[in-house]
Amino acid sequence: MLEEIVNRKKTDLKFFQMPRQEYVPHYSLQKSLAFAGIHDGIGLIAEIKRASPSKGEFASDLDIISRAKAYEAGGADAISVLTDQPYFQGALTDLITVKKAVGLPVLRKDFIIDERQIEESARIGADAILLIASILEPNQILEFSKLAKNYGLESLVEVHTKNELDRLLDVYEPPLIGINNRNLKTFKTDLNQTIELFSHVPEQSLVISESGIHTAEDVSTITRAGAKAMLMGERLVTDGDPETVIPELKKGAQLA
Ligand SMILES: O=C(O)c1ccccc1NCC(=O)[C@H](O)[C@H](O)COP(=O)(O)O
Repeated sequence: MLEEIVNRKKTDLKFFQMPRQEYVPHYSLQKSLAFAGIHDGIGLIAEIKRASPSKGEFASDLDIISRAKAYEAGGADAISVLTDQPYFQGALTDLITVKKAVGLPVLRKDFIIDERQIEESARIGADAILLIASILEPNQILEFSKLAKNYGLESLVEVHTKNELDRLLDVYEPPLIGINNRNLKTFKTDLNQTIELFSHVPEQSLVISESGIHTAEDVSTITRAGAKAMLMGERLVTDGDPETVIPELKKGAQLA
């Protein structure tokens, strides 16, 4: 699936057009999550996600402005916006819309494989980008992170296996490391991934546990493992009242 997504991305990049610059205020993802880690025990990146390869469509009629505002009101510390169209029904304009609706850092969640997508992310107003270790070489991650920094963007580097983490750390110790609990071959999520990989992450990196987090108990599990932040998509996007549920989920960190 990942290979299919990346091949499609390469094809789409043949028709690439640089968007115009949006002028928006910027916020640091790292600072926001670190502050929440101290204040609430866990930081939350709440995701805008309409569909996924694993679940198909589950929120195609999502009102992204009211959802993003509800995330903010509920106590999310950042918002992730999936901008991939073919597999997630996202769009660059979703990120622009969300960024203008809230006063939080916004992560562009996409499959970044080309330097032009980094300038594109900066132009649409993202505060941070996702770099996925399973589709990029460690040196590329280092170069893309430097380029992102030049554009004023932070990078969240995502790993799923110990091998990906080891190869990455040989060349670069990212300040923000995402441990993806989802196996992108089987789509199965397992929070043990966070538990197993956490001890191999450098102390100074802030760990974000991603995917498959649904309950306060799950939040307690990943907090106990050492994660200082979490990224939640489906659970929040399908909830009728994220404003109420976010504080309840965050309380899981206090049970750890
Ligand atoms: O969500 C998927 O099915 C998926 C499949 C292939 C590549 C990426 C995928 N998801 C992107 C994400 O990183 C998740 O949206 C994010 O971690 C939130 O996950 P969840 O809370 O389980 O919706």
